[in-house]
This record gives sequence, C-alpha cells and structure tokens, in this order.
Amino acid sequence: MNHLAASELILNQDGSIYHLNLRPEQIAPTVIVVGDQDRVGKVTKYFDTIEHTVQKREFHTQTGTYKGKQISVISTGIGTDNIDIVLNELDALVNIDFESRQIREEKTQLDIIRIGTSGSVQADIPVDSIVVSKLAVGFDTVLHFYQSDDVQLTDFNEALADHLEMSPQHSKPYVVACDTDLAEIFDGPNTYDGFTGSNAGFYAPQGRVLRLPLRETQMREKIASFNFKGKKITNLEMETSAIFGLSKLLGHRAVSLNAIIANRATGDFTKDGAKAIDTTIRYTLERLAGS
Ligand SMILES: O=P(O)(O)O[C@H]1O[C@H](CO)[C@@H](O)[C@H]1O
Ligand SMILES: O=c1cc[nH]c(=O)[nH]1
Repeated sequence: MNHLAASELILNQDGSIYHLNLRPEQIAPTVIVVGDQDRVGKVTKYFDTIEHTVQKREFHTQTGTYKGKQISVISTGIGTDNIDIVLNELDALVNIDFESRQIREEKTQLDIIRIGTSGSVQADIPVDSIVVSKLAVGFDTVLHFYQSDDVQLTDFNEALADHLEMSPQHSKPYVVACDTDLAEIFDGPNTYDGFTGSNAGFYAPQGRVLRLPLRETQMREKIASFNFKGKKITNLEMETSAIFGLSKLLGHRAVSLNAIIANRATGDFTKDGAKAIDTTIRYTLERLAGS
C-alpha cells in the first residue's frame, strides 16, 4: 500500500497533524465545530471534564465530556478554505495511521456538528431563532476541487444557477445535504428547517454594501426568492457547504446549527448576540447528551 509523503501528510515533530496540532488520541468521535476561537470555551464551560486543550493559529481545540459523552470542540476560523483544512485533518486523525503513513482499512465515522452565527434571508425566520441546516449551497469553490459530483444535488445546482443568472466569472453554486439521522437529533418545536447559503465572503458575497458597489445588485433578493421542490434558502453564513460536502465525501455525518443574529430581509440585528449563541450552544449540548 502507498504511504503518504512527508509533503502531503504533514506531521509536526511531536507527531501531531500540521494545522490542528492534534494527535489521534486527543480527538473524540463527536466533534463540535465553531467559527470563533473564543466560542470553544463558551461550549466547554458546560463540560464535566476537559482532558485536552490545544491551540495553533485559529484552530483551538478542547476535548472533554458533557454528561458522560466524549466531545471535542474545535474552532475553524472563518470560511470554507479553513474547512478544507479542518475536515481533512480531522479525517486524517482517525483514518490515517501516522506511524505507517497509510490509510486505515477500517474507517472511523465522526459526527460533526457546527454551531455558528448566521443571517436569515427570510422575514419569517427572526433574529434569536435556531436554524438546523438540512441543505447547504456553496457559493465558494472548495468542493469543485474534489471528485464530488456524486454528493452534489445536481437538479438543485441547475435550478439555482438558472434562477440566479450569475455572471460567468462566478463558480457554479453546489448544493449538498446534511446527514438526516444526525440532523433529526436537533429538530425541535422551536427550530427552523434550514437551506443554508455559504458565501465566499461577508460583504459583497452576501449582498452587503458599505462603500463598494455590487456586481450582482439583486443577488440577495434572488437568493431569498429561490424556491425549488418546496425548498427556500433560509440563511447565509460561510462554512456549512464545505462541511456537508467534505463530510459526505469522507464518510462522516454532519449537521449545522445556526444562531440567527441578523435578519437581512427586515434589517434587524439581535440585541444580545452572546445570549443567542449561548442558547444555541446549550440546546445543542442537551440534544447531544440525550442522543
Ligand atoms: O459565528 P461563526 O461560526 O464564525 O459563523 C459566521 O460568522 C462569521 C462571519 O461573521 C462567519 O464565519 C460566519 O459563517
Ligand atoms: O449575516 C451574517 C451573520 C453572521 N454570519 C454571516 O456570515 N452573515
């Protein structure tokens, strides 16, 4: 069997993986990913124990237990380019033998749950609500670099490209799904079913104008009015598409919970962002513990 060269599977001197700085024994089978490195502690403050704390760059990890369940919490930083690093390195930690540098015959499946902040594009999904993403559309390009046609919902891709009529300078949006069994754990009477747009930026890519004019002036409105097979795009953020796509390709289960802090249709912004994210964190942990 081929072994992976030092330039491809990059290990640090202490045997940890290049960016995450983690060794295989430091990771739990259930992984919560958050964007903000300071959010890691806001999750693990509810833990019974914390066994590992590791940080390199924006990748801050704590592994411990919540109500007896072993969980790792990792910050990804912002954007799907970082997700490419986090998902590949997480998978390497469980599915590649770092001694022999060979891919393990028997694969380990991780449960990957994102807890992020997000902006709703539908007036009837208010600030301070929780959206559980069932579908995601990537306006980024990460998944296009992988042989990923089999995990893309091509009928959605085509319908969305026709609807948005974006200029050819843009990459084609790709639609991917959550793991439905994992997502079911997080459905509740007060959550909203999500079809989440992951954008390649916060300002123009999400239709925000400060000083620079937009090339696609109606893009946010067009995103909000897309309706295919009864599914409307609900909210915008910057990571979920690549988490869903790479998890499917690597054989992991993924879902994404969004604390809605902005409503782009009404112009509202939450009055207490810390409370909105804390509510989503506590809800996620309770549902995980009961699963
Ligand atoms: O709150 P996090 O998880 O960082 O998520 C959202 O917030 C960031 C933008 O402010 C982007 O990462 C977006 O996806
Ligand atoms: O509008 C928003 C709010 C949070 N995060 C985003 O990416 N967009």
